[in-house]
Amino acid sequence: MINVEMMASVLEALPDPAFILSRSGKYVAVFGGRDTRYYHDGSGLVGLTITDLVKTEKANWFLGQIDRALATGKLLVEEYELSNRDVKGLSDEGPVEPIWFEGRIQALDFQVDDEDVVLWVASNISERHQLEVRLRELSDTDQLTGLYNRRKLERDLSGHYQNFVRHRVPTAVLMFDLDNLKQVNDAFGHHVGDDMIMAVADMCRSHLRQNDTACRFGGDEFVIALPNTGHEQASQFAERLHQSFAEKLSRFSVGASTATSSVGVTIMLPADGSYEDTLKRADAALYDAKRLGKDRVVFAD
Ligand SMILES: Nc1nc2c(ncn2[C@@H]2O[C@H](COP(=O)(O)OP(=O)(O)OP(=O)(O)O)[C@@H](O)[C@H]2O)c(=O)[nH]1
Repeated sequence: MINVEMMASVLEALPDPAFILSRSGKYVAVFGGRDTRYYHDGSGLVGLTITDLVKTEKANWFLGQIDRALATGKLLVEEYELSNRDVKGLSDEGPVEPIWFEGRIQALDFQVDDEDVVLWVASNISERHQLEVRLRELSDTDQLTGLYNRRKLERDLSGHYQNFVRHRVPTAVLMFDLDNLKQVNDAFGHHVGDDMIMAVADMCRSHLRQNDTACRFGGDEFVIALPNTGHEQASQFAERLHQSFAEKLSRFSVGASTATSSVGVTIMLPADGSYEDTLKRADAALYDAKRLGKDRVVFAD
């Protein structure tokens, strides 16, 4: 039979730390946390309260979770990060990487010092979290250029469309396609065509603001979403980009087949039923730019 002493030693041996926390955020008891790869010794926390240790905003989040677990009586699972910025008394210098935890929080059916209490088991999931972030980045990124891919663009455009409908935030969309890439490939080889595509990606990056999204839409076709951008600004941006492509890509030209770009531009309009309507209009403008002889910007509205 397992007796009380044995039970206490089992609790102490737990690899993940288990806290008993009161409704007011007091550390009533701390067990385990013996896996020193991931955890500091938490025994010194007993008797302190969360608000003594953690800055107000984060402390309020912890108290909110305790309240929620007590109200529902169900197991609550929450992921959260803690960095030295969140802990009182530490300087903002030092490692900036936060530690990510999965907290599993369960109301207990007894009180301590007339207060309701929960069991809070914290597991260090930093490695898993980093892997998830990296996977998300990879699934949103075009391999050759490092620009975003179509999936991420569509997500962003969907958000911009909501902002346009609800708050009338103007958004512009540029779709462009390289001129004569086939001749570049045929004359110099596919790897030079790749260099041209990568040069375009670098130029996009250098022209964009933080919230703009540039994506490789297909082979030599790209789309840029410009939130908070109206007709006039979008036209100027497109002309500037087109000009800078012409200057920087001229070294790829094959005789009369110039290494230039054709650009279609539009903005979200009240008649658009979704961002797809905006995208279709940009595509039609791009088609017109090609039809009219390439190497130009066409605005559709
Ligand atoms: N090097 C390279 N070429 C690509 C890549 N993706 C697509 N292409 C080529 O780009 C060309 C795209 O077709 P088009 O747009 O009709 O070719 P284009 O010569 O640019 O024709 P215009 O757009 O009419 O000027 C095809 O020849 C594809 O093989 C890529 O990743 N690398």
